[in-house]
Amino acid sequence: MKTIDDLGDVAGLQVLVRSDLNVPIDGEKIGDDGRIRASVPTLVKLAKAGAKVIVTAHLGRPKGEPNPKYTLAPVAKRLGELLEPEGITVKFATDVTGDSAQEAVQLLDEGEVLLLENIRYDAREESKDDAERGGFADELAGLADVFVSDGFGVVHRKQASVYDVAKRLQHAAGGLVLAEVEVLKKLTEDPARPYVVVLGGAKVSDKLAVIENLLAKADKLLIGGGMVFTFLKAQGHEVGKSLLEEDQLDTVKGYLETARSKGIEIVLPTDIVVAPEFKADAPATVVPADSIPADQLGLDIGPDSAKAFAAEIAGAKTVFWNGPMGVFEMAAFAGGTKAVAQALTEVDGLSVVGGGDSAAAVRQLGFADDQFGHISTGGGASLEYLEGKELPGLAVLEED
Ligand SMILES: Nc1ncnc2c1ncn2[C@@H]1O[C@H](COP(=O)(O)OP(=O)(O)OP(=O)(O)O)[C@@H](O)[C@H]1O
Ligand SMILES: O=C(O)[C@H](O)COP(=O)(O)O
Repeated sequence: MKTIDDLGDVAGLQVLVRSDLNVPIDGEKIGDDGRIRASVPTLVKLAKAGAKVIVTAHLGRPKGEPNPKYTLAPVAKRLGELLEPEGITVKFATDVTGDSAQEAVQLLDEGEVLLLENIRYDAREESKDDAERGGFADELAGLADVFVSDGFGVVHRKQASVYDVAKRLQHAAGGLVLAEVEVLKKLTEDPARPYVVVLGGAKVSDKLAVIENLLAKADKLLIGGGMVFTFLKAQGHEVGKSLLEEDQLDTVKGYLETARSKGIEIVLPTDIVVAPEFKADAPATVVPADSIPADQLGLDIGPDSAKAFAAEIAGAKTVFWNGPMGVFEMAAFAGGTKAVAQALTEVDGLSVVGGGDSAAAVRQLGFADDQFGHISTGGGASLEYLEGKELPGLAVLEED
């Protein structure tokens, strides 16, 4: 993969950078700015080299149309605060490739940074149709001279601003992408064993799909978070009002079968913290995992499970963790995530946390980044990398 240095002198060039600035946000309030901070070094490097830096990124899943709930405006503000000490000005365009963006690009000075509005406001970004995505990538490429891919968290997505634009412009991998790949390589090339993978979170269907391949790589898979309930249901238990992917039940039964036949252990929680509502002050109780009442939903793994997971992690030499064990944003449902995070800090070997929300969780719960071997900005991206899959956003960078 070419690096920014391979691009030569970028002074005066319009450099389009794909960053992953998809941070947890509530109204205008950014929860954890880890992904913004992780994007800063590449932007500083380019701006200091005299480039006109145009940043494109997404926030959430606005489904192809403008929606103020998903505006990147608060992110632009935060980025401005982070770049100000470097003497770098951050501007914001209120559309993606339209009049506002084009005008702002024209007005951009060397050493300045322009953030474009949420790339997913345009449905062509995520289109499955190559021509449609290509048309959008043409517009994006029209804004710039060269492309730098630095949004590691999205390199698993075959999307216009990640994949197609790299086909149209001279391109390089940014420092964040290179650093992430270097660490994750250590997990794929001969990891020290036992190798334990802990999975949780809410993007259930995305993550269920990675399990089959992970079963071929890891020695044990610990399952928490929203995924648990599809497993429990697949085992014949009722899960009340919990998050459930009905259409994945057969697939999950298949995973359980494969794990059994390969001698790989899938460890599920034995107790669950439930509440009648998805609310911070809802009365929480602990129930056995095989008897979740019909009027309750599971919002965290229970204390016995947290202890058992921590013990599994303590015995590992390599641990990768993606996805909170529960709704850690609410104190009553943060216990499982906290226990797993604590156990990771004590691993005698390599511990890696992956994912925007997982990273946010460990920081919110009071852990410091340097207590872990590595905190990856990629959730889905790091998981797919570990599966050994070809990631479109990385593969395309290897092309000329
Ligand atoms: N039992 C549960 N029910 C509902 N939501 C849950 C449950 N357990 C965890 N979550 C939610 O999962 C969310 C994080 O899931 P996600 O899969 O997005 O994690 P991630 O991979 O770290 O992040 P990203 O994919 O953004 O990098 C959190 O907001 C948390 O509240
Ligand atoms: O949060 C993430 O994992 C990345 O920003 C990618 O987001 P996506 O899962 O909505 O494509």
